[in-house]
Amino acid sequence: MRIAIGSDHAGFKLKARIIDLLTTAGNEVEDFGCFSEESMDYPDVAHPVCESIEGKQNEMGILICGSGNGISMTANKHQGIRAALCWTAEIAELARLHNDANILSLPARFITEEEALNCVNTFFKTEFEGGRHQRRVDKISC
Ligand SMILES: O=C(CO)[C@H](O)[C@H](O)[C@H](O)COP(=O)(O)O
Repeated sequence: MRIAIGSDHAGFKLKARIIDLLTTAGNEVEDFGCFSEESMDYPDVAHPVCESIEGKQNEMGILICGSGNGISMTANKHQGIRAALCWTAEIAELARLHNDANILSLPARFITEEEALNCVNTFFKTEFEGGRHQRRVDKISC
């Protein structure tokens, strides 16, 4: 799978760990930054990640900031994006099954590395269920 990834300074270290996991598993990962722990603004990476998914250069994405909220709020401004803030594998599974999320958002300062990696593994192996959930997803856009 082609996966876009981005974080702010709070998620920089976790992003590196996730890139390792995903590339080892055979995915193509495009890293949109940030590239150090120097303080930066999460919208500056969130928008390019979302644009690459809307433009079909990448299929899905991961965004990481301290709480996961700023980066999710930014991503969900994009019409073609459904970003889900997840902190357990079960929530990540539901984000795919019920919401057809195409971006996994992670709260780097409030999740262990182990749980974050569980979220990533679960998110990318779970398919959207469709059915009644498709009807609801279709009603999200305004
Ligand atoms: O935007 C956020 C909150 O929704 C993220 O958690 C940021 O990572 C956080 O605000 C960064 O805070 P800092 O004090 O500038 O490191």
